[in-house]
Amino acid sequence: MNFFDRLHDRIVAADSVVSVGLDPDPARLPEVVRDADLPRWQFNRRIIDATHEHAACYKPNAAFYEDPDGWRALRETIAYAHGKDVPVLLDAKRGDIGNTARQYATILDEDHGPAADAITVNPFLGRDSLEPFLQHEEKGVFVLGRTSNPGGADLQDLELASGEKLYERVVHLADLWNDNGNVGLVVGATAPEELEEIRELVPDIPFLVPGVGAQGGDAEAAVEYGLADGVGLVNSSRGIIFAGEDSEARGGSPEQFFEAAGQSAKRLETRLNQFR
Ligand SMILES: O=c1ccn([C@@H]2O[C@H](COP(=O)(O)O)[C@@H](O)[C@H]2O)c(=O)[nH]1
Repeated sequence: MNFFDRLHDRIVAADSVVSVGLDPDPARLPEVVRDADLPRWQFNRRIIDATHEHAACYKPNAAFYEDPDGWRALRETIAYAHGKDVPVLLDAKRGDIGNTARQYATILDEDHGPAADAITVNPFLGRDSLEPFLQHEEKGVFVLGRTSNPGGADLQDLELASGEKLYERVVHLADLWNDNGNVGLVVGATAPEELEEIRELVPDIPFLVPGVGAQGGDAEAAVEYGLADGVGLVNSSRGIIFAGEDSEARGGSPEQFFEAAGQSAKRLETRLNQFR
């Protein structure tokens, strides 16, 4: 089954377009998991327990797992999320020359354990660098379009000789690369005007919209323009998973830490659903 069909089913089942970002910064993990075997996995397990009813998807960022224990934690996390019927989008922003890209894309294969259902990729090296990902027909491939960071404009807003902006060209190419119907776009909620414009350019491609929550992006625009036929994802990472930090600082219990994550996910779900 195609990733976007599966995502559609999950969005309907959970009545949510919330992507919960699993970015377990070791410096911010609560005391209760710090001395555990695989702290990041123990943290994610509790976050998933607290948030899965509100999650259309989990989005671990590979940056938080790129060491031997991290990869184990990631595999455990993917399996656990799947056990709750929630798909997993690995935010890895991959993109390299052909033979290297083919190796990177093996992360989507199930040969060595549970694998993510979708991945983010960087289009800077062009089509051949993304081909090995696109060929995984059943997996979602989210191409960076217009990112949410302040420096996103440095290159992405550059005007080409054709008069197009670079991000517009990327969006056009992503549409061309969508032979298997498995391409999505990453468009930040901090760039609401670009979100609206990109939606006009590609009415049928679902977006992953990061940047609400800690980055202060526009939640209404994220929903209004992020969804294609009701399918798309609005991500918050730190705003959900570390929502319990204040309670921990005030001496709250571990249960309260994770309850706060559940409440934060629910609040975001409710807010986004107002605009769906
Ligand atoms: O344009 C982009 C692309 C990816 N991200 C990633 O999303 C999360 C956002 O985390 P918050 O804590 O909700 O700010 C993180 O993994 C980023 O690397 C993005 O923010 N913007």
